[in-house]
Amino acid sequence: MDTLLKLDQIQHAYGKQTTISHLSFDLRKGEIGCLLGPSGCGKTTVLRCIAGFEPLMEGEILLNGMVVSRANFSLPPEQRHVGMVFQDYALFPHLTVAANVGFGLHRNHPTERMQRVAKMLQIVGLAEEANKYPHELSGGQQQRVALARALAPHPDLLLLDEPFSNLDISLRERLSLEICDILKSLHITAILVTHNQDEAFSVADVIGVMHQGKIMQWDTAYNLYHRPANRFVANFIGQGIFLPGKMLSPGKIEIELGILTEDIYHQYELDDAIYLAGTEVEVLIRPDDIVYDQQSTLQAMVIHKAFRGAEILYTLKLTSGRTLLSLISSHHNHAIDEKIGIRLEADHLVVFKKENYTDAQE
Ligand SMILES: Nc1ncnc2c1ncn2[C@@H]1O[C@H](COP(=O)(O)OP(=O)(O)OP(=O)(O)O)[C@@H](O)[C@H]1O
Repeated sequence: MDTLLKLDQIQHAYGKQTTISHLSFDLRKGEIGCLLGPSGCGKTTVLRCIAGFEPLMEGEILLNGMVVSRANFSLPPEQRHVGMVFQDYALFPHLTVAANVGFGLHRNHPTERMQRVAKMLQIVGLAEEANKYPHELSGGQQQRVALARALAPHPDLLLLDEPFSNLDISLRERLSLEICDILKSLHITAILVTHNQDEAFSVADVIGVMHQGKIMQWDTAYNLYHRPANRFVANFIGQGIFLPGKMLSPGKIEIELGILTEDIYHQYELDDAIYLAGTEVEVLIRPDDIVYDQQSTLQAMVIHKAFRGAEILYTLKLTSGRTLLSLISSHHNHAIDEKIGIRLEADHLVVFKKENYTDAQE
């Protein structure tokens, strides 16, 4: 697949405050990328740079191999063939649904424009609502009109900034999948900005986890969860806790739950020192790594439980006083203060060197 969008070491600042620093990623044609990160990390600013609303201090943005932004140069937004969908829909209240969708098609012949509008409304399932006004539609319908309007001029790239955040949870899940299907069926290349992991996981082919204006890891959801590149990603994605451990010998780590051998853990901060016996490390334990085992001699006390339907998320206290999370089938309904047998069942644990606490605790 060809690269459609390339961000190469971009730098951006609002006044003296650096907002984006040395940020790079590539997106291929037809891919849906996602920028995921805590509030204020710079996600919207990256979208605005791509759209051409913000100048770069350094680095380059290329669309279809052509530089559209670099220091002292910015191709105007309307010449970039980039569509945008915002959180607040931004529909024109005095125009009908059809007129909203046709708004960006003023250069087209009227017949062609009508056909295109009808096609877009049919794709987003709103053919029947063409003559209504935005206030006569639900939030989900308005967002689909906004999508149809952004797609109508055939953009090369679609940017979606928190498009579902004004919708209630069930609608947001349904609409995000629906919109993902529409984008995939039209082979649209898109970038979605969100701070909602579930949304990123269900929609994106590739996700960039952002922190303080940088991309911490640009990867698939699977790798972000199972192979986080650093502690920030490990903390930010999914749930889990770090248990302290010690290298016994190369390939062997002792933690409170037993001895881990090299076949079940990965160590990412590739540094030879981590192999030395006695090195203190921390091992990321996810809730699905800890299973209930009545026969196990390893015991932990239930100190909190959160019912999740098919499963219960237990917070367990180990003998040392450290806590663990465990996702256990809700058929096993243990009581608070009950001691239960547990076992570590994992095939790819992540290990970090102890002192590497850099910006992990957000
Ligand atoms: N117009 C502006 N002028 C000055 N600073 C700004 C401006 N817009 C954003 N910022 C600052 O730039 C940083 C990045 O903001 P940005 O909106 O890109 O973050 P975000 O990750 O999209 O946040 P959120 O998820 O809350 O929307 C923040 O510290 C923000 O306060």
